[in-house]
Amino acid sequence: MFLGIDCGTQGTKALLLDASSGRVLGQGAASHTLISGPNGRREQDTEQWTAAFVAATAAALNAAGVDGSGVLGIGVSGQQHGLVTLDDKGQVLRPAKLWCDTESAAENQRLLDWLGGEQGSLQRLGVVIAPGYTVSKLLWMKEQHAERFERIAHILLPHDYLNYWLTGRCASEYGDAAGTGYFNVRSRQWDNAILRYIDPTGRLEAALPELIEPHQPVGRIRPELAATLGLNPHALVASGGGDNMMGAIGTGNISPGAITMSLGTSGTLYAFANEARISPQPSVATFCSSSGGWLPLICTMNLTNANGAIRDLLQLDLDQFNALVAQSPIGAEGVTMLPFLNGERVPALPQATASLHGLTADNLTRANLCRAVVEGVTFGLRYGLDLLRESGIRSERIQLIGGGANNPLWRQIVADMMATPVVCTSHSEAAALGGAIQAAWCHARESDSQASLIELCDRCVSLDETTAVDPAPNAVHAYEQAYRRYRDLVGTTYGQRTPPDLTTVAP
Ligand SMILES: Nc1ncnc2c1ncn2[C@@H]1O[C@H](COP(=O)(O)OP(=O)(O)O)[C@@H](O)[C@H]1O
Ligand SMILES: O=C(CO)[C@@H](O)[C@H](O)COP(=O)(O)O
Repeated sequence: MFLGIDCGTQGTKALLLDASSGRVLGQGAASHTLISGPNGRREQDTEQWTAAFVAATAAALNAAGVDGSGVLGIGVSGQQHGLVTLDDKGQVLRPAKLWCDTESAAENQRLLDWLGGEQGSLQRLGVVIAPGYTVSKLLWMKEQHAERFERIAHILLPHDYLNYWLTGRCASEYGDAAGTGYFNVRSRQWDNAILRYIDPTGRLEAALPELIEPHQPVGRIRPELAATLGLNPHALVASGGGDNMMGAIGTGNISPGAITMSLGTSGTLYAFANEARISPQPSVATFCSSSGGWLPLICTMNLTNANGAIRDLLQLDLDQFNALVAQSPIGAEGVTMLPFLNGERVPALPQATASLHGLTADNLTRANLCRAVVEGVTFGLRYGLDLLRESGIRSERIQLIGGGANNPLWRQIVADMMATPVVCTSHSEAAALGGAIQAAWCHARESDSQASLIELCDRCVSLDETTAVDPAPNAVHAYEQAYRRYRDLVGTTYGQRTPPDLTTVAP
């Protein structure tokens, strides 16, 4: 039995997997809250993650009706890019600054200028550093919290921090490291020069965790924590990874050909690659996968959070919101929302604010507002899909995961808007499942078993064909019109380069 944990933005999910049958035995969840502040600040207390880890694990064990003594391994997936800093006693120095924090956008621009702009960043690191990546948070912390910055002894990502909490060891693997902005995705090594630019003393590079392979364990669970969690004190802790890398494993996206789309707090789209073929598109991040390859990815910063903002404004629960979306026709009777409440990464508009367009006395209805936000956030993913397709990535079907994948109407919207068939995997909590599968892989290698990651994915991941939807030609056409409106508005409102019109390119 293996435990997969996914520490997402809105909550932690836990899943127990019987890796010999591929059966999920039980799941649990516990929520997190955000610390929001001026200028795009989005932070979280790390205690929330550990408390949610404990609660979600207890709920999963309870749902499975088992005790945890049979858990042989744990794999932790975490929201990418967040900065966790520890002092030399292992104490957290300040709240974690998250992937969706745009407060350090100006610092990111300064670092990008130092790298020689987008081209310089691509050449040096293999990715264009974006607001939200870890590196600019370090420069921000140096300037805003100098005293705490001086005390940094360890720099960790969210899942690295949870692995440290579990084992006492600081380590990182390539997939999550690829999103830091101080890592070279081609050579899979830390890039110390950019850290020296931030702090010439060399303290930052000394604070980096050791890099390990995705199949290597970080260690074993600390005995006192095993007792608290009710888990086997000999359980291995696998390398874990960023939530998208773990989502790739949990959807079996470990060889070229598939595209996974996640409808979580963020929207992401990614496809496995055997080689580091760096896309010339600055918004396509050629991250490493946590299965030995690479994972070209696009990420939008506004997705279910933007839906949630409109829901809260209109005081609706999720079912009422979804019912109103269904009442409004495609195109929301001309209402378009550019939903950039958090600024945005794709399209690259870190400082943008959200806006509503096309309102008239006739179309200003609750239903149209609900439809407009869902369409607006999904258009961002369409924009990203065009960028991935332009980079040569093709897929005949999109595998949909994340909380939003539970919604049949949204599944149809995705299929129609992307003009591509959509299917969910059997477990929408694919990142937690990926963590459990990776733990089984790690355990198999440690115990000299021959089980490969491919075999494990074949056994544990399946498509839920009852969720499969094909694009409907009339709807595809109607969304195409609405998408053109969105693209034009992005261009006119923000002066943004829009991606080439790829409507004639086959999926
Ligand atoms: N049926 C549904 N329709 C629309 N949104 C949904 C549905 N079920 C869950 N969600 C949304 O999914 C989000 C949580 O997704 P999740 O992938 O767990 O996010 P994260 O990993 O970022 O914490 C919540 O905002 C929730 O409202
Ligand atoms: O920044 C990215 C990807 O680059 C995000 O995808 C985060 O990894 C957060 O994920 P969720 O909380 O939405 O799962």
